[in-house]
Amino acid sequence: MLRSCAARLRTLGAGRGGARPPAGNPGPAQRWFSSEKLSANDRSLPNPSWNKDLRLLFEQFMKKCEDGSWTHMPSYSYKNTLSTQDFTTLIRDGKLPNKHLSQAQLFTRSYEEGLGFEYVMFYNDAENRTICFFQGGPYLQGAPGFLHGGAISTMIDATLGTSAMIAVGIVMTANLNITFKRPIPLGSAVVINSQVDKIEGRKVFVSCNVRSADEKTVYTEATSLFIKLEPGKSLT
Ligand SMILES: CCCCCCCCCCCCCCCCCC(=O)SCCNC(=O)CCNC(=O)[C@H](O)C(C)(C)COP(=O)(O)OP(=O)(O)OC[C@H]1O[C@@H](n2cnc3c(N)ncnc32)[C@H](O)[C@@H]1OP(=O)(O)O
Repeated sequence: MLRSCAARLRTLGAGRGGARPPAGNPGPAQRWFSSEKLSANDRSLPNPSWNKDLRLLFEQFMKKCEDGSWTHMPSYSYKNTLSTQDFTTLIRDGKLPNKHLSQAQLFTRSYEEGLGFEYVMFYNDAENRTICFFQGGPYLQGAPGFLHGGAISTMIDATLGTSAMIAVGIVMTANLNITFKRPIPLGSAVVINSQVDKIEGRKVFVSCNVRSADEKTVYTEATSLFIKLEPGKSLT
C-alpha cells in the first residue's frame, strides 16, 4: 500500500544517505515542492498567455485544494540550482562538466512565457493521482496547427514522472508507451490525468490519458514504467 504523501516527501530527501535532512536544510523533494522561498519564480501560476479553459481548470483545482484533498505543485525552471546538482551527484558521481550544469534548466520550463509548455499540476494523495493542465504554445508545432508528438510525450513523461516521484522518490523513465488517438490543436488546454497503478520493489507502473478540457475528446493514452534510483549506484 502506498504511504501518505507527506511521509513520502519527507523521506525522499533521506533516500541517498538514510538520514532525514536537518531542519532548515530541506532535501531535494522539499525543495521541489516547497513554495515558500521560490513562489516569485513559480511558473505554474496563470500568466497572460493562458487561455480561458486553462484558467478555469486552475481556479477549480485551487478551490479543491482548500479542503486538502488536492495539492497544487509549484514549478520552477531549476536554472543552476542545488536540486539539479543533487541529482547529478546521485547518478553520475558529479562527473557532468560544470559548464553544462551552470546552463542547465528544466526542459519544460525553458521556453519564454506562452511559446512552449504552459502547465500546472495538482496531486491527490488519497487517490494516488496527479493531474496536469497543459496548453502547448506555437513553438511546439508538429503537423500544421497541431502539437508535435514529442511535445505531447514530454508532458506525459513529466506528469507520469511526477506521479512516480511522489510515490517512491527519485526515478527515471525506463519505458513509455503512447497511443496517439486524435491530434491536439495548438494553444488548446488539455487534461493529463495520471495514476500510480502498481509498485513492485523499485518498479513503479503508471498510466494516464490526455483529454480535452470538456473531457469529450480522448487525445492520447499512455502507460509507463519508472525505476527508483538506487543510492550509490552509478548509471554511467
Ligand atoms: C534529486 C533531484 C532531482 C532534480 C530534479 C529537479 C526537477 C524536478 C522537477 C519535476 C520532474 C518531473 C519528472 C520528470 C520525469 C522525466 C524523467 C525522464 O525523462 S528520465 C530520462 C529518460 N530515461 C533515461 O534516460 C533512463 C535510462 N535508463 C537507465 O538509466 C536505467 O536503465 C534505469 C535507471 C531505468 C534502470 O537501471 P537500474 O537502476 O540499473 O535498474 P536495473 O537494471 O537494476 O533494473 C531494476 C528492475 O527494473 C527492471 N527494468 C529496468 N528497465 C526496464 C525496462 N525498460 N523495461 C522493463 N523492466 C525494466 C529490471 O528488469 C529490474 O527488474 P527486477 O529484476 O527487479 O524485477
